Amino acid sequence: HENQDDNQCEYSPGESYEQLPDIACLEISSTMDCMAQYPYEDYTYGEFVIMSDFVATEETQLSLSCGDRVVLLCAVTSDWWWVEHNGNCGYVPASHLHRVSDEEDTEDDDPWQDEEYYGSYKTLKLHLEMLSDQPRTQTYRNVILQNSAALKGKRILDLGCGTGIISFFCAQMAQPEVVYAVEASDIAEQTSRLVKENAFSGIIKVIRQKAEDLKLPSKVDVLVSEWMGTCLVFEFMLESVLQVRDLWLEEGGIMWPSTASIHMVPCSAEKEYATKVLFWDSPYGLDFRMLKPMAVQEFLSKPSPDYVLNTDDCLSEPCVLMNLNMKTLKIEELEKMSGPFTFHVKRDGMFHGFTTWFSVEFQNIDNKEHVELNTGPFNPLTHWKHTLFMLDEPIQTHRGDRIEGSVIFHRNPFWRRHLSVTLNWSVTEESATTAHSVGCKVFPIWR
Ligand SMILES: NC(=[NH2+])NCCC[C@H]1O[C@@H](n2cnc3c(N)ncnc32)[C@H](O)[C@@H]1O
Repeated sequence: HENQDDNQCEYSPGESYEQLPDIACLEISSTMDCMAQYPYEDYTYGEFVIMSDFVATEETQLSLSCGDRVVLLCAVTSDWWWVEHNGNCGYVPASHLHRVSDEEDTEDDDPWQDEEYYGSYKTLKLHLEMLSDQPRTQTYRNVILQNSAALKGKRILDLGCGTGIISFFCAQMAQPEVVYAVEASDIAEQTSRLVKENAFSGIIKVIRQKAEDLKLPSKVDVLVSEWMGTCLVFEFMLESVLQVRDLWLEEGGIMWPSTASIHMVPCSAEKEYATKVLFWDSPYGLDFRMLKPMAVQEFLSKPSPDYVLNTDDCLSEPCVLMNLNMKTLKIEELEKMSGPFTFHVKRDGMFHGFTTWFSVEFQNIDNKEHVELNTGPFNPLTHWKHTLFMLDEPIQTHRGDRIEGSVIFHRNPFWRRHLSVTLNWSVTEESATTAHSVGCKVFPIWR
């Protein structure tokens, strides 16, 4: 593997590659010899899953795709392991492998992390946060109120009802035939008690079940849900909503929310950058600048989901990156969603990054004025706050500059509630024809 430096392979583990033995002739049956020969004692051998694509750069390596399952034959070194996949053997980087634990379906290899996910909703913490969010909860209340006449005699499905607040609004302010309040977490036990306590047993049917497994006596006329997460789609509860739409919503039925949009704006974030990165210039008069790259890696690799953007920090008007129509959106479209952007800088300022937020609209059944919930900086703050994506290096920008590029949401092919956000940007001065800054950065949310 000569001139290693020139064609630096995709993956450069701690130990260089050429020392690795070529055990391509190794038959799977002689794994025991291998274990005897290279006893990497820390590892029990077994099934592993590939966490991110690996492209082989050597004939004794094995190209694999995220989600592929392999058998570990020999942990030759701490960096390179000899594995078998569909009858082929080869080296893959150990860091790409995640052990599949033997006890069935434990949370650390469940792509949906159901145990952790539904576990987080069985206590009141998150439900208190959501119910305390006035703009969020009042919006759903207004939607029910404004459509109360049209809801008379209707069958409503509240997907992921939590404490049942939306179902209570329906029973309290309208006369639906039935409201199916579906909730998979343990909180459903309390929801059933609340329904009895508030004398709505005749209308609200609490069903403690994952919506995907739902069996209803008939289709429904309205599918209402509060499924939105960080960057709108994180948690991907939206997949459940679309599955239930396709299975249980009447043709011409109502989806609430009806549409969803993702918004973005370039912004300054002086304080954020100063406290996390510039801090290391001279804490207590000492020169800690060598730690700045570590700080950028540690604090700026992921977005900040609880950022509150001050409108004064906007460098331009915001734009809408993506519009999703809940009646037509297909589940497979969630794998990769992208939107271009062009911002015209309206004042001189430091460009530290981008802030995103979402809005959802609720169509009026009688085609009157729709209702909107906008979680952006020009609207009342919600528990979602805003999401800040910081560049490694801020860029000085001036009035008249153009910031162009695109955002790509890639759903994680293995951890199905997670995604990565790829930001491509260029900054071009008003009079120039070529950009003076160009960049690209990938942010995991959260794996
Ligand atoms: N806006 C959000 N990010 N989360 C708020 C709604 C989430 C609520 O829906 C429940 N939930 C989520 N997915 C499902 C599902 N597929 N089936 C049933 N309940 C669900 C979950 O247990 C929680 O109580």
